Amino acid sequence: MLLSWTSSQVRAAEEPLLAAGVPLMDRAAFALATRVAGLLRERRGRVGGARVVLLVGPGNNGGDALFAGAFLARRGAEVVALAIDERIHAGGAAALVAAGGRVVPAGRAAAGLASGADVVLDGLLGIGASGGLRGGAAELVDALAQRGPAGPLVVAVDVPSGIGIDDGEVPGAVLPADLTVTFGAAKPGLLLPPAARLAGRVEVVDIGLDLAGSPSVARLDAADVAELWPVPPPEAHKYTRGVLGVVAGARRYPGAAVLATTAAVLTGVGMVRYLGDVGDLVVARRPEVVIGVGRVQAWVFGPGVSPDDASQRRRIEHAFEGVRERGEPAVCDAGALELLPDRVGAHVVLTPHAGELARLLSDRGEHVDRATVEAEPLRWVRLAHDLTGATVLLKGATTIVVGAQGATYSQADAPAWLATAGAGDVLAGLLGALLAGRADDIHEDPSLAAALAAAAALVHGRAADRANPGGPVSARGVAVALPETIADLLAGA
Ligand SMILES: NC(=O)C1=CN([C@@H]2O[C@H](COP(=O)(O)OP(=O)(O)OC[C@H]3O[C@@H](n4cnc5c(N)ncnc54)[C@H](OP(=O)(O)O)[C@@H]3O)[C@@H](O)[C@H]2O)[C@@H](O)CC1
Ligand SMILES: Nc1ncnc2c1ncn2[C@@H]1O[C@H](COP(=O)(O)OP(=O)(O)O)[C@@H](O)[C@H]1O
Ligand SMILES: [K+]
Repeated sequence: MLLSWTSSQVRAAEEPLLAAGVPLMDRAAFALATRVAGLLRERRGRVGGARVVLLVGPGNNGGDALFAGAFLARRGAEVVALAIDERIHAGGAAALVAAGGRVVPAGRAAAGLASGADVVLDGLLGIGASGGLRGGAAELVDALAQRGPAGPLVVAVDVPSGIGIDDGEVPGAVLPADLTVTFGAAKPGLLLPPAARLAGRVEVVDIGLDLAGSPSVARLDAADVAELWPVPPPEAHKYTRGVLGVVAGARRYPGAAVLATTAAVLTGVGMVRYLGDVGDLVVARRPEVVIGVGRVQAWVFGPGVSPDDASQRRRIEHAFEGVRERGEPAVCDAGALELLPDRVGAHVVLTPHAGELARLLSDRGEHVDRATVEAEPLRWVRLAHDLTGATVLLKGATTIVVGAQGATYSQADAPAWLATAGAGDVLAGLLGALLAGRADDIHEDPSLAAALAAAAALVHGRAADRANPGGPVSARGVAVALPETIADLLAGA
Protein backbone atom coordinates (compact mmCIF):
# COMPACT_ATOMS: atom_id res chain seq x y z
CA MET A 1 0.00 0.00 0.00
CA LEU A 2 1.25 3.44 -0.84
CA LEU A 3 0.32 5.88 1.94
CA SER A 4 0.50 9.63 1.65
CA TRP A 5 0.76 12.27 4.36
CA THR A 6 -0.05 15.95 4.31
CA SER A 7 2.60 18.64 4.44
CA SER A 8 1.78 19.44 8.07
CA GLN A 9 2.06 15.77 9.06
CA VAL A 10 5.43 15.57 7.33
CA ARG A 11 6.64 18.77 9.00
CA ALA A 12 5.53 17.48 12.40
CA ALA A 13 7.49 14.27 11.81
CA GLU A 14 10.59 16.21 10.71
CA GLU A 15 10.63 18.53 13.71
CA PRO A 16 11.97 16.23 16.43
CA LEU A 17 14.58 14.80 14.10
CA LEU A 18 15.79 18.23 13.03
CA ALA A 19 15.92 19.30 16.68
CA ALA A 20 18.08 16.26 17.39
CA GLY A 21 20.44 17.26 14.59
CA VAL A 22 19.53 14.44 12.18
CA PRO A 23 20.80 15.49 8.73
CA LEU A 24 17.50 15.04 6.88
CA MET A 25 18.45 17.25 3.97
CA ASP A 26 21.69 15.31 3.39
CA ARG A 27 19.70 12.09 3.32
CA ALA A 28 17.12 13.53 0.94
CA ALA A 29 19.70 15.08 -1.39
CA PHE A 30 21.88 11.98 -1.48
CA ALA A 31 18.92 9.78 -2.39
CA LEU A 32 17.81 12.28 -5.03
CA ALA A 33 21.28 12.43 -6.58
CA THR A 34 21.50 8.64 -6.63
CA ARG A 35 18.20 8.41 -8.57
CA VAL A 36 19.31 11.10 -11.01
CA ALA A 37 22.69 9.40 -11.53
CA GLY A 38 20.80 6.18 -12.29
CA LEU A 39 18.68 7.96 -14.89
CA LEU A 40 21.73 9.52 -16.51
CA ARG A 41 23.49 6.17 -16.71
CA GLU A 42 20.38 4.64 -18.31
CA ARG A 43 20.08 7.44 -20.82
CA ARG A 44 23.70 8.15 -21.74
CA GLY A 45 25.82 5.47 -20.16
CA ARG A 46 27.56 7.63 -17.57
CA VAL A 47 27.21 10.61 -15.27
CA GLY A 48 30.48 12.29 -16.25
CA GLY A 49 29.92 15.09 -18.76
CA ALA A 50 26.13 15.11 -18.34
CA ARG A 51 24.50 18.54 -18.39
CA VAL A 52 22.38 19.02 -15.29
CA VAL A 53 20.29 22.14 -14.66
CA LEU A 54 18.82 22.84 -11.24
CA LEU A 55 15.78 25.11 -10.93
CA VAL A 56 16.30 26.53 -7.47
CA GLY A 57 13.69 28.28 -5.35
CA PRO A 58 14.20 30.18 -2.11
CA GLY A 59 13.51 27.40 0.39
CA ASN A 60 14.79 24.03 1.49
CA ASN A 61 13.39 22.42 -1.65
CA GLY A 62 16.00 24.42 -3.55
CA GLY A 63 18.51 23.31 -0.90
CA ASP A 64 17.81 19.65 -1.74
CA ALA A 65 18.41 20.37 -5.42
CA LEU A 66 21.68 22.21 -4.70
CA PHE A 67 23.13 19.46 -2.50
CA ALA A 68 22.09 16.81 -5.02
CA GLY A 69 23.72 18.95 -7.72
CA ALA A 70 26.93 19.08 -5.69
CA PHE A 71 26.98 15.30 -5.50
CA LEU A 72 26.46 15.01 -9.28
CA ALA A 73 29.15 17.63 -9.95
CA ARG A 74 31.61 15.57 -7.92
CA ARG A 75 30.74 12.65 -10.20
CA GLY A 76 31.78 14.75 -13.20
CA ALA A 77 28.45 16.25 -14.29
CA GLU A 78 28.34 19.82 -15.53
CA VAL A 79 25.87 21.40 -13.10
CA VAL A 80 24.28 24.84 -13.33
CA ALA A 81 21.84 26.12 -10.75
CA LEU A 82 19.31 28.71 -11.95
CA ALA A 83 18.28 30.76 -8.93
CA ILE A 84 14.87 32.40 -9.30
CA ASP A 85 15.23 34.47 -6.14
CA GLU A 86 18.00 36.34 -4.36
CA ARG A 87 17.33 34.11 -1.37
CA ILE A 88 18.87 30.73 -1.88
CA HIS A 89 19.93 27.94 0.46
CA ALA A 90 23.41 29.17 1.41
CA GLY A 91 24.90 25.83 2.45
CA GLY A 92 23.60 24.14 -0.68
CA ALA A 93 24.94 26.87 -2.95
CA ALA A 94 28.37 26.74 -1.28
CA ALA A 95 28.47 22.94 -1.63
CA LEU A 96 27.63 23.15 -5.31
CA VAL A 97 30.27 25.76 -6.02
CA ALA A 98 32.87 23.80 -4.02
CA ALA A 99 32.09 20.76 -6.16
CA GLY A 100 32.72 22.73 -9.36
CA GLY A 101 29.12 23.71 -10.19
CA ARG A 102 27.80 27.18 -10.95
CA VAL A 103 24.98 29.25 -9.52
CA VAL A 104 23.48 31.89 -11.82
CA PRO A 105 20.38 34.06 -11.56
CA ALA A 106 17.56 32.74 -13.76
CA GLY A 107 17.49 35.44 -16.42
CA ARG A 108 16.31 35.53 -19.99
CA ALA A 109 18.60 32.72 -21.12
CA ALA A 110 17.42 30.38 -18.38
CA ALA A 111 14.77 28.51 -20.36
CA GLY A 112 17.21 27.92 -23.23
CA LEU A 113 19.84 26.62 -20.84
CA ALA A 114 17.39 24.27 -19.17
CA SER A 115 16.07 22.96 -22.49
CA GLY A 116 19.54 21.97 -23.58
CA ALA A 117 20.23 19.91 -20.45
CA ASP A 118 20.18 16.14 -20.12
CA VAL A 119 18.22 16.43 -16.92
CA VAL A 120 16.46 19.25 -15.07
CA LEU A 121 15.83 19.06 -11.33
CA ASP A 122 12.76 21.02 -10.32
CA GLY A 123 13.61 22.40 -6.88
CA LEU A 124 11.52 25.56 -7.08
CA LEU A 125 9.00 24.72 -4.39
CA GLY A 126 8.26 21.83 -2.08
CA ILE A 127 5.90 21.41 0.84
CA GLY A 128 6.35 25.08 1.75
CA ALA A 129 4.30 26.09 -1.31
CA SER A 130 1.37 28.41 -0.83
CA GLY A 131 -0.79 28.49 -3.96
CA GLY A 132 0.49 28.20 -7.51
CA LEU A 133 3.92 29.38 -8.66
CA ARG A 134 4.44 33.14 -8.55
CA GLY A 135 6.99 35.62 -9.85
CA GLY A 136 10.24 34.36 -11.35
CA ALA A 137 9.35 30.72 -10.73
CA ALA A 138 6.11 31.04 -12.71
CA GLU A 139 7.88 32.91 -15.53
CA LEU A 140 10.58 30.27 -15.83
CA VAL A 141 8.12 27.37 -15.92
CA ASP A 142 5.94 29.20 -18.46
CA ALA A 143 8.97 29.80 -20.67
CA LEU A 144 9.96 26.13 -20.43
CA ALA A 145 6.43 25.00 -21.23
CA GLN A 146 6.47 27.07 -24.43
CA ARG A 147 9.44 25.07 -25.68
CA GLY A 148 7.25 22.05 -26.39
CA PRO A 149 7.36 18.48 -25.26
CA ALA A 150 10.81 17.31 -26.46
CA GLY A 151 13.62 18.17 -24.09
CA PRO A 152 15.43 17.09 -20.98
CA LEU A 153 14.27 14.56 -18.46
CA VAL A 154 12.58 16.36 -15.59
CA VAL A 155 12.97 15.15 -12.02
CA ALA A 156 10.74 16.82 -9.46
CA VAL A 157 12.33 17.35 -6.07
CA ASP A 158 9.80 16.12 -3.47
CA VAL A 159 6.83 17.31 -5.61
CA PRO A 160 6.37 19.01 -8.98
CA SER A 161 6.64 22.65 -7.92
CA GLY A 162 3.34 24.48 -7.72
CA ILE A 163 0.93 21.56 -7.24
CA GLY A 164 -1.51 21.58 -4.34
CA ILE A 165 0.48 19.36 -1.99
CA ASP A 166 -2.48 18.19 0.09
CA ASP A 167 -5.33 18.33 -2.41
CA GLY A 168 -3.85 17.66 -5.86
CA GLU A 169 -5.02 20.96 -7.33
CA VAL A 170 -3.12 22.59 -10.17
CA PRO A 171 -3.66 26.32 -9.66
CA GLY A 172 -1.13 27.46 -12.30
CA ALA A 173 1.78 26.43 -14.49
CA VAL A 174 3.66 23.30 -13.38
CA LEU A 175 6.63 21.64 -15.08
CA PRO A 176 5.53 18.04 -15.78
CA ALA A 177 8.01 15.56 -14.33
CA ASP A 178 9.18 12.21 -15.64
CA LEU A 179 10.10 11.19 -12.11
CA THR A 180 9.25 12.60 -8.70
CA VAL A 181 11.59 11.70 -5.85
CA THR A 182 9.62 12.40 -2.71
CA PHE A 183 11.04 12.46 0.81
CA GLY A 184 9.81 10.70 3.94
CA ALA A 185 6.43 9.76 2.49
CA ALA A 186 4.31 10.37 -0.59
CA LYS A 187 2.23 13.53 -0.46
CA PRO A 188 -1.52 13.39 -1.30
CA GLY A 189 -1.06 15.62 -4.36
CA LEU A 190 1.14 12.95 -5.92
CA LEU A 191 -1.79 10.51 -5.87
CA LEU A 192 -4.65 12.85 -6.65
CA PRO A 193 -5.73 14.22 -10.02
CA PRO A 194 -5.20 16.57 -11.65
CA ALA A 195 -1.72 17.06 -10.05
CA ALA A 196 -0.86 13.36 -10.04
CA ARG A 197 -0.70 13.43 -13.84
CA LEU A 198 2.24 15.86 -13.60
CA ALA A 199 4.32 13.76 -11.22
CA GLY A 200 5.43 10.97 -13.56
CA ARG A 201 6.77 7.93 -11.73
CA VAL A 202 6.83 8.49 -7.98
CA GLU A 203 9.65 7.13 -5.83
CA VAL A 204 9.45 7.50 -2.08
CA VAL A 205 12.74 7.90 -0.24
CA ASP A 206 12.92 6.83 3.39
CA ILE A 207 14.67 9.56 5.38
CA GLY A 208 13.73 8.06 8.74
CA LEU A 209 10.51 9.96 9.48
CA ASP A 210 8.14 8.43 12.00
CA LEU A 211 4.73 9.51 10.70
CA ALA A 212 1.95 9.74 13.23
CA GLY A 213 -1.84 9.81 12.85
CA SER A 214 -3.87 8.51 9.96
CA PRO A 215 -2.48 8.76 6.45
CA SER A 216 -4.28 11.15 4.16
CA VAL A 217 -4.78 9.19 0.93
CA ALA A 218 -3.86 5.56 0.30
CA ARG A 219 -3.30 3.56 -2.88
CA LEU A 220 -3.82 -0.20 -2.74
CA ASP A 221 -1.50 -2.59 -4.51
CA ALA A 222 -2.10 -6.16 -5.62
CA ALA A 223 -1.03 -7.66 -2.28
CA ASP A 224 -3.55 -5.48 -0.41
CA VAL A 225 -6.30 -6.61 -2.74
CA ALA A 226 -5.38 -10.26 -2.22
CA GLU A 227 -5.70 -9.71 1.53
CA LEU A 228 -9.10 -8.08 1.21
CA TRP A 229 -10.48 -10.72 -1.15
CA PRO A 230 -13.28 -12.99 0.12
CA VAL A 231 -11.57 -16.30 -0.67
CA PRO A 232 -14.01 -19.11 0.17
CA PRO A 233 -12.79 -21.44 2.94
CA PRO A 234 -12.93 -25.19 2.24
CA GLU A 235 -16.26 -25.59 4.06
CA ALA A 236 -17.98 -22.76 2.12
CA HIS A 237 -21.35 -23.20 0.48
CA LYS A 238 -23.11 -20.79 -1.78
CA TYR A 239 -25.04 -19.03 0.95
CA THR A 240 -21.95 -18.46 3.11
CA ARG A 241 -20.25 -16.91 0.07
CA GLY A 242 -23.02 -14.34 -0.24
CA VAL A 243 -25.95 -13.69 -2.52
CA LEU A 244 -26.02 -10.52 -4.60
CA GLY A 245 -29.25 -8.91 -5.76
CA VAL A 246 -28.94 -6.90 -8.97
CA VAL A 247 -31.61 -4.36 -9.96
CA ALA A 248 -30.43 -3.27 -13.38
CA GLY A 249 -31.40 -2.82 -17.00
CA ALA A 250 -34.60 -2.08 -18.81
CA ARG A 251 -36.07 -3.01 -22.19
CA ARG A 252 -34.29 0.07 -23.54
CA TYR A 253 -30.94 -0.74 -21.82
CA PRO A 254 -30.76 -4.53 -21.51
CA GLY A 255 -26.97 -4.65 -21.91
CA ALA A 256 -26.31 -3.04 -18.53
CA ALA A 257 -28.14 -5.89 -16.78
CA VAL A 258 -26.16 -8.48 -18.71
CA LEU A 259 -22.83 -6.77 -17.99
CA ALA A 260 -23.45 -6.19 -14.28
CA THR A 261 -24.64 -9.76 -13.66
CA THR A 262 -21.86 -11.22 -15.81
CA ALA A 263 -19.22 -9.27 -13.88
CA ALA A 264 -20.72 -10.37 -10.56
CA VAL A 265 -20.80 -14.05 -11.55
CA LEU A 266 -17.23 -13.93 -12.87
CA THR A 267 -15.93 -12.07 -9.80
CA GLY A 268 -17.15 -14.97 -7.71
CA VAL A 269 -20.15 -14.85 -5.41
CA GLY A 270 -22.45 -17.54 -4.01
CA MET A 271 -25.39 -16.53 -6.19
CA VAL A 272 -26.63 -13.63 -8.29
CA ARG A 273 -30.34 -12.78 -8.25
CA TYR A 274 -31.66 -10.53 -10.96
CA LEU A 275 -34.63 -8.19 -10.53
CA GLY A 276 -35.90 -6.35 -13.56
CA ASP A 277 -37.64 -6.56 -16.88
CA VAL A 278 -34.98 -8.28 -18.97
CA GLY A 279 -34.50 -11.49 -16.99
CA ASP A 280 -34.97 -13.62 -20.12
CA LEU A 281 -32.02 -11.96 -21.79
CA VAL A 282 -29.86 -12.08 -18.65
CA VAL A 283 -30.43 -15.82 -18.24
CA ALA A 284 -29.78 -16.44 -21.93
CA ARG A 285 -26.37 -14.83 -21.49
CA ARG A 286 -25.71 -15.98 -17.92
CA PRO A 287 -27.59 -19.15 -17.04
CA GLU A 288 -26.09 -19.04 -13.52
CA VAL A 289 -28.29 -16.07 -12.63
CA VAL A 290 -31.47 -16.68 -10.62
CA ILE A 291 -34.47 -14.52 -11.46
CA GLY A 292 -36.65 -12.91 -8.82
CA VAL A 293 -36.73 -11.83 -5.22
CA GLY A 294 -35.21 -13.68 -2.28
CA ARG A 295 -32.81 -13.15 0.59
CA VAL A 296 -29.59 -11.35 -0.41
CA GLN A 297 -26.44 -10.18 1.42
CA ALA A 298 -25.76 -7.19 -0.85
CA TRP A 299 -27.20 -5.22 -3.73
CA VAL A 300 -26.34 -3.52 -6.99
CA PHE A 301 -28.83 -0.82 -7.97
CA GLY A 302 -28.96 1.23 -11.09
CA PRO A 303 -26.96 0.16 -14.16
CA GLY A 304 -29.22 0.80 -17.15
CA VAL A 305 -32.07 2.02 -14.94
CA SER A 306 -33.73 5.30 -15.67
CA PRO A 307 -35.28 6.93 -12.62
CA ASP A 308 -38.59 7.37 -14.47
CA ASP A 309 -38.91 3.60 -14.96
CA ALA A 310 -41.68 3.02 -12.43
CA SER A 311 -41.22 -0.72 -11.90
CA GLN A 312 -37.44 -0.55 -11.41
CA ARG A 313 -37.88 2.50 -9.25
CA ARG A 314 -40.28 0.59 -7.00
CA ARG A 315 -37.87 -2.35 -6.73
CA ILE A 316 -34.97 -0.11 -5.77
CA GLU A 317 -36.96 1.90 -3.24
CA HIS A 318 -38.19 -1.32 -1.67
CA ALA A 319 -34.69 -2.81 -1.59
CA PHE A 320 -33.35 0.35 0.06
CA GLU A 321 -35.57 -0.53 3.03
CA GLY A 322 -33.52 -3.70 3.56
CA VAL A 323 -30.37 -1.66 3.17
CA ARG A 324 -31.59 0.62 5.95
CA GLU A 325 -33.15 -1.99 8.25
CA ARG A 326 -30.73 -4.89 7.89
CA GLY A 327 -27.61 -3.00 6.86
CA GLU A 328 -27.18 -4.87 3.57
CA PRO A 329 -24.31 -3.25 1.67
CA ALA A 330 -25.24 -1.82 -1.72
CA VAL A 331 -23.70 -0.35 -4.84
CA CYS A 332 -25.75 2.61 -6.03
CA ASP A 333 -24.88 3.36 -9.66
CA ALA A 334 -26.16 5.35 -12.63
CA GLY A 335 -29.98 5.77 -12.54
CA ALA A 336 -30.21 4.71 -8.89
CA LEU A 337 -28.13 7.70 -7.78
CA GLU A 338 -31.24 9.83 -8.19
CA LEU A 339 -33.19 7.45 -5.94
CA LEU A 340 -30.72 7.62 -3.07
CA PRO A 341 -32.39 8.42 0.27
CA ASP A 342 -31.22 11.66 1.96
CA ARG A 343 -28.95 9.87 4.45
CA VAL A 344 -27.52 6.38 4.26
CA GLY A 345 -24.65 4.57 5.95
CA ALA A 346 -21.15 4.01 4.57
CA HIS A 347 -22.19 0.45 3.65
CA VAL A 348 -23.84 2.07 0.62
CA VAL A 349 -21.28 2.78 -2.11
CA LEU A 350 -22.12 5.38 -4.74
CA THR A 351 -20.28 4.97 -8.05
CA PRO A 352 -20.80 8.19 -10.03
CA HIS A 353 -18.62 9.55 -12.80
CA ALA A 354 -17.81 13.26 -12.60
CA GLY A 355 -21.01 14.36 -14.36
CA GLU A 356 -23.18 12.22 -12.09
CA LEU A 357 -21.37 13.46 -9.00
CA ALA A 358 -21.96 17.05 -10.09
CA ARG A 359 -25.68 16.29 -10.46
CA LEU A 360 -25.86 14.54 -7.09
CA LEU A 361 -24.24 17.54 -5.39
CA SER A 362 -26.37 20.06 -7.28
CA ASP A 363 -29.52 18.19 -6.17
CA ARG A 364 -28.29 18.76 -2.61
CA GLY A 365 -27.75 22.49 -3.04
CA GLU A 366 -24.06 22.49 -4.09
CA HIS A 367 -24.21 23.81 -7.62
CA VAL A 368 -21.18 22.44 -9.41
CA ASP A 369 -20.58 21.15 -12.91
CA ARG A 370 -18.42 18.33 -14.25
CA ALA A 371 -15.39 20.57 -14.87
CA THR A 372 -15.48 21.88 -11.29
CA VAL A 373 -15.55 18.32 -9.96
CA GLU A 374 -12.65 17.34 -12.20
CA ALA A 375 -10.53 20.29 -11.05
CA GLU A 376 -10.80 19.32 -7.36
CA PRO A 377 -12.13 15.78 -7.26
CA LEU A 378 -11.14 14.94 -3.68
CA ARG A 379 -12.91 18.00 -2.32
CA TRP A 380 -16.21 17.09 -4.00
CA VAL A 381 -16.03 13.39 -3.23
CA ARG A 382 -15.50 14.28 0.42
CA LEU A 383 -18.43 16.63 0.34
CA ALA A 384 -20.67 13.98 -1.26
CA HIS A 385 -19.66 11.57 1.51
CA ASP A 386 -20.39 14.19 4.17
CA LEU A 387 -23.78 15.09 2.67
CA THR A 388 -25.06 11.55 2.08
CA GLY A 389 -23.18 9.41 4.61
CA ALA A 390 -22.38 6.97 1.79
CA THR A 391 -19.00 5.71 0.67
CA VAL A 392 -18.38 7.55 -2.60
CA LEU A 393 -16.33 6.17 -5.49
CA LEU A 394 -15.71 8.72 -8.24
CA LYS A 395 -14.88 7.00 -11.54
CA GLY A 396 -12.34 8.41 -13.95
CA ALA A 397 -8.79 7.94 -15.16
CA THR A 398 -7.93 7.99 -11.46
CA THR A 399 -10.67 6.61 -9.25
CA ILE A 400 -11.13 8.29 -5.87
CA VAL A 401 -12.92 6.73 -2.93
CA VAL A 402 -13.94 8.34 0.37
CA GLY A 403 -15.65 6.34 3.10
CA ALA A 404 -16.22 6.10 6.83
CA GLN A 405 -13.62 7.40 9.30
CA GLY A 406 -11.87 9.43 6.61
CA ALA A 407 -10.82 6.31 4.64
CA THR A 408 -9.56 7.77 1.35
CA TYR A 409 -8.12 5.93 -1.66
CA SER A 410 -6.87 6.89 -5.06
CA GLN A 411 -6.42 4.16 -7.69
CA ALA A 412 -4.84 4.63 -11.10
CA ASP A 413 -4.70 1.08 -12.41
CA ALA A 414 -6.67 1.29 -15.64
CA PRO A 415 -5.59 1.93 -19.22
CA ALA A 416 -7.51 4.75 -20.92
CA TRP A 417 -8.99 2.03 -23.17
CA LEU A 418 -11.33 1.29 -20.27
CA ALA A 419 -13.22 4.52 -20.98
CA THR A 420 -15.89 2.68 -22.95
CA ALA A 421 -19.64 2.27 -22.61
CA GLY A 422 -20.63 -0.45 -20.18
CA ALA A 423 -17.35 -0.45 -18.24
CA GLY A 424 -19.15 1.17 -15.32
CA ASP A 425 -21.77 -1.62 -15.32
CA VAL A 426 -18.94 -4.14 -15.02
CA LEU A 427 -17.46 -2.22 -12.08
CA ALA A 428 -20.85 -2.17 -10.35
CA GLY A 429 -21.25 -5.96 -10.65
CA LEU A 430 -17.66 -6.59 -9.58
CA LEU A 431 -17.96 -4.36 -6.53
CA GLY A 432 -21.37 -5.81 -5.64
CA ALA A 433 -19.86 -9.30 -5.56
CA LEU A 434 -17.10 -8.10 -3.24
CA LEU A 435 -19.60 -6.43 -0.90
CA ALA A 436 -21.72 -9.60 -0.82
CA GLY A 437 -18.66 -11.71 0.02
CA ARG A 438 -17.70 -9.47 2.93
CA ALA A 439 -21.11 -8.23 4.05
CA ASP A 440 -20.67 -9.33 7.68
CA ASP A 441 -17.30 -7.60 7.96
CA ILE A 442 -18.72 -4.39 6.50
CA HIS A 443 -21.42 -4.53 9.13
CA GLU A 444 -18.69 -4.58 11.80
CA ASP A 445 -16.55 -1.93 10.14
CA PRO A 446 -18.26 0.22 7.48
CA SER A 447 -14.93 1.80 6.49
CA LEU A 448 -14.13 -1.57 4.87
CA ALA A 449 -16.57 -0.64 2.09
CA ALA A 450 -14.11 2.04 0.95
CA ALA A 451 -11.19 -0.41 0.84
CA LEU A 452 -13.30 -2.89 -1.13
CA ALA A 453 -14.36 -0.16 -3.55
CA ALA A 454 -10.69 0.72 -4.12
CA ALA A 455 -9.91 -2.98 -4.56
CA ALA A 456 -12.68 -3.24 -7.17
CA ALA A 457 -11.18 -0.30 -9.07
CA LEU A 458 -7.77 -1.98 -9.09
CA VAL A 459 -9.16 -5.31 -10.33
CA HIS A 460 -11.30 -3.53 -12.94
CA GLY A 461 -8.24 -1.72 -14.31
CA ARG A 462 -6.08 -4.82 -14.32
CA ALA A 463 -8.79 -6.84 -16.04
CA ALA A 464 -8.92 -4.21 -18.78
CA ASP A 465 -5.17 -4.57 -19.25
CA ARG A 466 -5.37 -8.32 -19.28
CA ALA A 467 -8.27 -8.35 -21.75
CA ASN A 468 -6.04 -6.82 -24.40
CA PRO A 469 -2.71 -5.40 -23.23
CA GLY A 470 -2.03 -2.08 -24.94
CA GLY A 471 -5.15 -2.10 -27.09
CA PRO A 472 -8.90 -1.54 -27.16
CA VAL A 473 -11.23 -3.44 -24.87
CA SER A 474 -14.96 -3.96 -24.70
CA ALA A 475 -16.81 -3.90 -21.40
CA ARG A 476 -17.73 -7.55 -21.91
CA GLY A 477 -14.07 -8.36 -22.58
CA VAL A 478 -13.16 -6.75 -19.25
CA ALA A 479 -15.74 -8.89 -17.44
CA VAL A 480 -14.50 -12.05 -19.16
CA ALA A 481 -10.94 -11.28 -18.04
CA LEU A 482 -11.96 -11.06 -14.37
CA PRO A 483 -11.49 -14.69 -13.23
CA GLU A 484 -7.90 -14.94 -14.46
CA THR A 485 -7.06 -11.44 -13.24
CA ILE A 486 -8.29 -12.37 -9.77
CA ALA A 487 -6.47 -15.72 -9.79
CA ASP A 488 -3.22 -13.93 -10.65
CA LEU A 489 -3.71 -11.42 -7.85
CA LEU A 490 -4.41 -14.16 -5.33
CA ALA A 491 -1.36 -16.09 -6.50
CA GLY A 492 0.78 -12.97 -6.03
CA ALA A 493 1.65 -12.96 -9.75
N1 LIG B 1 13.12 20.77 6.83
C1 LIG B 1 14.11 19.99 6.37
O1 LIG B 1 15.22 19.93 6.88
C2 LIG B 1 13.88 19.17 5.21
C3 LIG B 1 13.18 19.69 4.12
N2 LIG B 1 13.16 19.05 2.96
C4 LIG B 1 12.85 19.76 1.75
O2 LIG B 1 12.40 21.06 2.03
C5 LIG B 1 11.17 21.32 1.40
C6 LIG B 1 10.39 22.29 2.20
O3 LIG B 1 11.18 23.41 2.32
P1 LIG B 1 10.63 24.82 2.85
O4 LIG B 1 9.84 24.59 4.05
O5 LIG B 1 11.81 25.68 2.99
O6 LIG B 1 9.69 25.30 1.72
P2 LIG B 1 9.87 25.32 0.12
O7 LIG B 1 8.86 24.36 -0.43
O8 LIG B 1 11.26 25.13 -0.31
O9 LIG B 1 9.39 26.75 -0.33
C7 LIG B 1 9.21 27.78 0.57
C8 LIG B 1 9.70 29.04 -0.08
O10 LIG B 1 9.03 29.25 -1.29
C9 LIG B 1 8.38 30.52 -1.32
N3 LIG B 1 7.05 30.31 -1.87
C10 LIG B 1 5.98 29.76 -1.26
N4 LIG B 1 4.96 29.64 -2.09
C11 LIG B 1 5.38 30.15 -3.27
C12 LIG B 1 4.76 30.29 -4.52
N5 LIG B 1 3.49 29.92 -4.72
N6 LIG B 1 5.48 30.83 -5.54
C13 LIG B 1 6.76 31.21 -5.35
N7 LIG B 1 7.39 31.09 -4.15
C14 LIG B 1 6.72 30.57 -3.14
C15 LIG B 1 8.35 31.01 0.07
O11 LIG B 1 8.66 32.35 -0.01
P3 LIG B 1 7.79 33.43 0.81
O12 LIG B 1 6.34 33.01 0.58
O13 LIG B 1 8.22 33.24 2.20
O14 LIG B 1 8.15 34.69 0.17
C16 LIG B 1 9.43 30.22 0.79
O15 LIG B 1 10.61 30.94 0.88
C17 LIG B 1 10.56 19.97 1.23
O16 LIG B 1 9.61 19.94 0.18
C18 LIG B 1 11.77 19.12 0.92
O17 LIG B 1 12.12 19.26 -0.45
C19 LIG B 1 13.86 17.79 2.83
O18 LIG B 1 15.16 18.11 2.48
C20 LIG B 1 13.86 17.01 4.11
C21 LIG B 1 14.43 17.82 5.20
N1 LIG C 1 -9.07 7.85 -19.02
C1 LIG C 1 -9.39 6.76 -18.32
N2 LIG C 1 -8.42 5.90 -17.95
C2 LIG C 1 -8.73 4.79 -17.26
N3 LIG C 1 -9.99 4.44 -16.89
C3 LIG C 1 -10.98 5.25 -17.22
C4 LIG C 1 -10.74 6.46 -17.94
N4 LIG C 1 -11.93 7.08 -18.11
C5 LIG C 1 -12.87 6.30 -17.53
N5 LIG C 1 -12.31 5.20 -16.98
C6 LIG C 1 -13.01 4.12 -16.27
O1 LIG C 1 -13.98 3.55 -17.16
C7 LIG C 1 -15.19 3.28 -16.48
C8 LIG C 1 -16.31 4.06 -17.19
O2 LIG C 1 -17.48 3.96 -16.45
P1 LIG C 1 -18.80 4.78 -16.82
O3 LIG C 1 -18.46 6.18 -17.14
O4 LIG C 1 -19.77 4.53 -15.74
O5 LIG C 1 -19.27 4.07 -18.14
P2 LIG C 1 -20.69 3.40 -18.45
O6 LIG C 1 -21.72 4.20 -17.75
O7 LIG C 1 -20.83 3.50 -19.94
O8 LIG C 1 -20.62 1.99 -18.00
C9 LIG C 1 -14.97 3.69 -15.03
O9 LIG C 1 -14.62 2.58 -14.26
C10 LIG C 1 -13.80 4.67 -15.11
O10 LIG C 1 -13.05 4.69 -13.92
K1 LIG D 1 9.89 20.75 -6.33
